[in-house]
Amino acid sequence: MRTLDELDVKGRRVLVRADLNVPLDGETITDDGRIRASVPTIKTLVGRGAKVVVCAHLGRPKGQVNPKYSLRPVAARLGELLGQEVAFATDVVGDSATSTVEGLQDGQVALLENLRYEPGEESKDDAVRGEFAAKLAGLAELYVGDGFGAVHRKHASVYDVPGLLPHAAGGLVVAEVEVLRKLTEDTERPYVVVLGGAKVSDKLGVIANLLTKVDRLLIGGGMAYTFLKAQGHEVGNSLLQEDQLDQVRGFLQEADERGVELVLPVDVLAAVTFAADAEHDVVEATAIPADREGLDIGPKTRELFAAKLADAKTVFWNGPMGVFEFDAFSGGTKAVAQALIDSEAFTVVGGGDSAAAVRKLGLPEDGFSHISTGGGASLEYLEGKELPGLEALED
Ligand SMILES: Nc1ncnc2c1ncn2[C@@H]1O[C@H](COP(=O)(O)OP(=O)(O)OP(=O)(O)O)[C@@H](O)[C@H]1O
Ligand SMILES: O=C(O)[C@H](O)COP(=O)(O)O
Repeated sequence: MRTLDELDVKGRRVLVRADLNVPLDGETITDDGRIRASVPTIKTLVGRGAKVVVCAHLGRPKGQVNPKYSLRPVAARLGELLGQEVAFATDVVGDSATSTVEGLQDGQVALLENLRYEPGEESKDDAVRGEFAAKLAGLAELYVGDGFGAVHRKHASVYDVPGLLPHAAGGLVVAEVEVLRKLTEDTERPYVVVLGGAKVSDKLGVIANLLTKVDRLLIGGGMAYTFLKAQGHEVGNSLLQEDQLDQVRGFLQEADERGVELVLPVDVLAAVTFAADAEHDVVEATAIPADREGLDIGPKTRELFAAKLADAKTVFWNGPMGVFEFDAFSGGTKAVAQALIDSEAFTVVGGGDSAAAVRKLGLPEDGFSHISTGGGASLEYLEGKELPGLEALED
């Protein structure tokens, strides 16, 4: 991949694809880690006299304008972190974007509105995506791919635009790839992967491949219930990917055949509803009442997972063990994070919410070997898959 140093950016409009997909509570950013991670590349471009046009997505508005997913609060925070104003375009490739970009002087920065307001961004139809990509590319002269958390998405801003403009990889992408490569080459064993979170259907897909690489797979968070159900247990109202039960049964069997230890929760915090103050009890994972939902792993599981991590030499963790945003259901995530901190292994945490959880729970970030901005992206990298956003940056 060409790096920033190989692009002559002075006086030129540079489109930077960043991952600014941060958690919001209304308009308040609850964790700005991904914005902070994007700052060095933007600062470098500013320092070299580029006109910097940042583009990014927030959440999943599915091709529709939805104020709930506006990047406006992110523009304000980015401005604070950069120490300079960030002009905000209220659309992606419309009049506001055009005039905002035209108004940029050398060393100034603009942020476009949420890319995913445009149906062309995520379209599976190459022509539709290509049409949108051409409009986006038309705003700039050069392209920098720096949104590591989104490089696994074959989206217009990630995959198609770099094909239309001279391009380079930003510093964040280069740094992330360098660390993750260590996990794929001469991995020290035991190699343990911990999976949780809520993007169950997305991330179940990576398991087939991980089973060929890891020694142990610990499954918690919203991911665990599809496994428990596949084993024939009641999971009540817990997060469930009903249509992938057969696939998961296949994983259970394959893990067995390959001698991979697949470790599931043995107890969970089962709540009456999805709320911060929800009434809840610790129940056996095999006996979740039909009217309850599992919102965290239970105390016995925390001990079990910590024991399974104790002798690891390499650990990758993606996805919180529970709804850590609610204090009552953050204990499992904290226990797993602490087990990684206590371990002598090479430990990598990946994912927007996983990294946010580490910070929210007041854990030391330097207790991990690396905190990656990518969740799904890191997992797919570890699978050894060719990632569209990295492929597009290759010369
Ligand atoms: N048992 C559960 N039920 C419902 N939601 C859960 C449960 N456990 C965890 N979650 C939720 O999972 C979310 C995070 O999942 P996600 O898969 O998005 O992780 P991530 O670290 O952000 O990775 P990525 O970067 O790929 O998005 C959190 O908001 C958390 O509340
Ligand atoms: O949060 C993430 O993992 C990235 O920003 C990608 O978001 P997505 O899973 O909605 O594509």
